[in-house]
Amino acid sequence: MQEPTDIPSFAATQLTLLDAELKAELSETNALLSSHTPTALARAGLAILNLNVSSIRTGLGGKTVVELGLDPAVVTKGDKADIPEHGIRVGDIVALQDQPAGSAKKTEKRELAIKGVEGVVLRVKREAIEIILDKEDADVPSAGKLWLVKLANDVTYKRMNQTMSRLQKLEDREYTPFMRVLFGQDSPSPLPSDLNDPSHPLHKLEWNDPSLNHSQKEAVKFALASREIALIHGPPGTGKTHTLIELILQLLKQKLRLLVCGPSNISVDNIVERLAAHKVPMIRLGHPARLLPSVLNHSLDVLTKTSDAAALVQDVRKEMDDKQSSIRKTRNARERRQIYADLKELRKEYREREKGCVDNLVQGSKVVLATLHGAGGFHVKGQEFDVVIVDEASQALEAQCWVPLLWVKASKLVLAGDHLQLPPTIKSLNSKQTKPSQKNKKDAKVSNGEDSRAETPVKPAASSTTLETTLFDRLLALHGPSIKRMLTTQYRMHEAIMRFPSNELYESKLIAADFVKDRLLKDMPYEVEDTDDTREPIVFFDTQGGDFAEKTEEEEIKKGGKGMSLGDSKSNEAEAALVTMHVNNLAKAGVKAEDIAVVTPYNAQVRGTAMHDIVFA
Ligand SMILES: Nc1ncnc2c1ncn2[C@@H]1O[C@H](COP(=O)(O)OP(=O)(O)OP(=O)(O)O)[C@@H](O)[C@H]1O
Repeated sequence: MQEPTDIPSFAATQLTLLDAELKAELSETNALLSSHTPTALARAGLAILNLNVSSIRTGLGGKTVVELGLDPAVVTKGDKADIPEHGIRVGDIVALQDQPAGSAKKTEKRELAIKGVEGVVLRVKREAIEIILDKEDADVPSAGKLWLVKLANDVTYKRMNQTMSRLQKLEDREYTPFMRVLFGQDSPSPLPSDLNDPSHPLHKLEWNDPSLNHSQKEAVKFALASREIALIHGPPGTGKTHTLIELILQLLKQKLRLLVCGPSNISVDNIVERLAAHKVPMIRLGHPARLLPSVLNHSLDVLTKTSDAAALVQDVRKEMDDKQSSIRKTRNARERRQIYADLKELRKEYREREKGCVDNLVQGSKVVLATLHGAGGFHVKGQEFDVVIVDEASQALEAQCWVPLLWVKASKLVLAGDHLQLPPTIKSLNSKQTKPSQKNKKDAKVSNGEDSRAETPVKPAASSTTLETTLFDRLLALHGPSIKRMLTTQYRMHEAIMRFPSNELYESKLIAADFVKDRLLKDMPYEVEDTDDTREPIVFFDTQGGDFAEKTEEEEIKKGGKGMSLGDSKSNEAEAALVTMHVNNLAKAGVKAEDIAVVTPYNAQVRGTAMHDIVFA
């Protein structure tokens, strides 16, 4: 086991690593923006051209929301005004700016790429896109054609940075006993000595879900009995989230207050949906635009509108909307200035009323759910929680996990994850250990987005300080396996598919649940022929030695093809054809389209494969 960690130097190292990571991300985006024209960026899905402002209104927090649609001049009469295909998604940070004329010089176009009003994408529809502007008094370009370009997202870095800076500055006397355990300065409290006694109350729990398997029940009991930390190790499909739901219900029975987080919105929404089935009253923090429609009823935003105090907030909102539309009608500079001043006052008023309403709701809630990033927002800052629970914890940077841990008052942490799967994606090379597999590569480079996961990841040793060392890893290295319980029955894979990961990664501990262990395509509940392809749970195609040349997407674009990444995403035409043949064989045997998934780590390969024809009966 490892030596205790010195907290200020830990925070200082994190700050350096985060800084390098942000720089890597920014320089990647800036390089893209400065070396491509708006048209090339649009073709790559990173920009949208030929937009007009169709409306401006006031959104959550009194911020300005701009709706954009396609400029009527570029829509052929009779056609639908759908925005052409693009890769800009809700939550992306974008700049909105005047579109350079087609005749503008290339350099002029490039300069424009870094100016403009910045905002966050709120909603993406076929014929419109909505942006929330960052600056309250931003002057939206209102006439002429506009274009929108995706920028690097530094918001999450700012919050991690603030968190690590605060951690670095804390004085020794400010460390809570809980924090000392998280840094190995103290050991976790031992489990109650009578825990093995069959009469211990934990062995008489009333299970909400009696179908939980033995390892899941053990994990719940362990997490309930642990005083400071409990790690739930869930290999794929072993019911990690399923187990967390039971744990949350049990903790609520004990009248404890919980903060439940995950690294992504979808990881949090997944829990909200499952808790909702148990009718648990809860509050989901986070921007409604980023939440699944099914969880909106639990979102703070919706609850704020439906509660009693909501009417007061709505009054001010209406007044602000009226002011906003009057700005667009006046060309007089002095009048505009006055309207901006009025808006500023109204915004202040709006925020105060909204805060009152929100505080009541959040403080009264026994379960608050948010992304790790969202848990650092003002809604929960300083509030007390008995337990912080983090799902998908191995997908989060450690600095991200410290957002809830440092800004709320908590004394117990439950992490659920699988430290043996891929760590979070890192772009800065200097924050990684040299990957053995990269030493032999002539042109090793880190590609962007999803594709970087295609590179063979090598787990860094937990003792080393890299961004990829997660909190889960570090705690295990500090305190050893006694702080962890592993879920061992998986409900997803045929035994033959499971065997390799189980042997290689999970010490052969995985067990396939009865209803999946010998499940084959030929035994689907509908008619599927018994063929070579439907009889085997796992089939390998050896493509080595054949004519299976790879090409990059850039080469495709140069040849006039359509790409979506401007990067070095790779594709292999012959492999795509092989996959298509296999899928066609399955389809011929009667397997339905919704039961087939084609998975590849490269964006370009996804698109390449999708262009092939597959015939279903
Ligand atoms: N005790 C159980 N009995 C039957 N089915 C179960 C049990 N526990 C989990 N499952 C099923 O196993 C599947 C995986 O569960 P869940 O999504 O909770 O797992 P996970 O470990 O969080 O998954 P992931 O691998 O995506 O992280 C689900 O379909 C769930 O219904």
